[in-house]
Amino acid sequence: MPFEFANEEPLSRVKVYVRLRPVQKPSPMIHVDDETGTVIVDVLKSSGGGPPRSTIEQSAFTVDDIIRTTNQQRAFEHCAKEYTDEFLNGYNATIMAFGQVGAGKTYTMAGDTKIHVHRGFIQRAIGQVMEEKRAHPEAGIVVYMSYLEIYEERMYDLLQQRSTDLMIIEENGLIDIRGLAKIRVETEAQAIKWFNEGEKQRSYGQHLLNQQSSRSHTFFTLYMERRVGRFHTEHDTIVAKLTLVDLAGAERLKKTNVERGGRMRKEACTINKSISYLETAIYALRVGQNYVPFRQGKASTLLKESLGGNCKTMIMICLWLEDCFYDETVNSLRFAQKVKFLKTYPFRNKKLDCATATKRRHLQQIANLQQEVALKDALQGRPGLSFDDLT
Ligand SMILES: Nc1ncnc2c1ncn2[C@@H]1O[C@H](COP(=O)(O)OP(=O)(O)OP(=O)(O)O)[C@@H](O)[C@H]1O
Repeated sequence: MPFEFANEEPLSRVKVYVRLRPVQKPSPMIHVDDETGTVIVDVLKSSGGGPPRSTIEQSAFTVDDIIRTTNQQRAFEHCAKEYTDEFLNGYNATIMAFGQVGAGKTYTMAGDTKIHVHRGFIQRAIGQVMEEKRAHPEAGIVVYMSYLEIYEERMYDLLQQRSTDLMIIEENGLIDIRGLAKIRVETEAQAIKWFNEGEKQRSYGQHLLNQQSSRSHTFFTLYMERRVGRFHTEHDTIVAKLTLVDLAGAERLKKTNVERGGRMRKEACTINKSISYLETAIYALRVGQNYVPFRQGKASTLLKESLGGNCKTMIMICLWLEDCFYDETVNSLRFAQKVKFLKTYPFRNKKLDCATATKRRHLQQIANLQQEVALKDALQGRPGLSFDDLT
């Protein structure tokens, strides 16, 4: 569906929250300051020369806020509701969970599908959107949903019984998935039923750190179209999508103790590789490289818009502060530190007439070609060409 990008919108910063899984024995080397939203980590440094000695230095990681509550409604209202509001207002939004295995990503996004009070951000976002649809019949809100899994770098449609050939396509600069079912939903109950069916199809495994460990990345997306303004012409229609992402956790093979040569070890290696592709892309964005290697992995390709394009994005970093996970905690905090400086360019998406849509498409094609030239220059070690602004 062609739509317009209004260009007076300001930049938006990716917001980063930390959520702490309740722990028995928190690490004495990690200190949490709720007031300032800072996690301080003691780092042992050996000093050179003379008899071996170690000193303790501290690294501080500040995020937008730290969430300790196990109460899902409070966590949703504090961190995710505003992104669902933005979506209903015509902005693309992404809510994403990141962290080591067992840290609470799936608990945050999907929660416990059998216990109503423990339902996650996905079901709560569905509830909020469907309530808006019910409360504003004059807006003619139309909602679709899709549920995608990336397992071993292959994509599966969780809303269809049999797997189909899904393919990532880029059209008008926008990433989409050919073959992915988008199901129209009329009520909250209907949407939750579809979601629960999709959950049953997900790939889970059991290892030392998690009885029910997700072995894949999942992307749950709501699509909305609604009329705004007094006169309901096509120009008054806004469209947006809200994506809730549950990334599989990077894992240390020694700690999960998965069998050498077994299926779970292979899954873990693929997950670790895809997380490292994502980190590489984030690094390139952060330092402003001309070419950002999103396309190395499926998850990073699909997150292109969320991390640097037309989207308002929030990332929940889930931490498990047990002493034995010190290294994993520091890695997750380093990730938080990188993403919190990312900028996105969100626009309120309006449906367009045909001529404007064609002009936009051509401009986008030029921008894509310029990117390809930049990539070729980078690969051949030539200084980059510069281009005038597109008009
Ligand atoms: N904030 C929390 N409050 C209460 N329980 C939690 C919280 N976070 C995690 N848990 C519990 O910890 C366990 C592991 O959580 P979860 O499966 O969500 O981890 P994960 O990060 O998705 O792990 P994986 O990457 O292995 O899938 C679950 O039993 C979950 O209920």
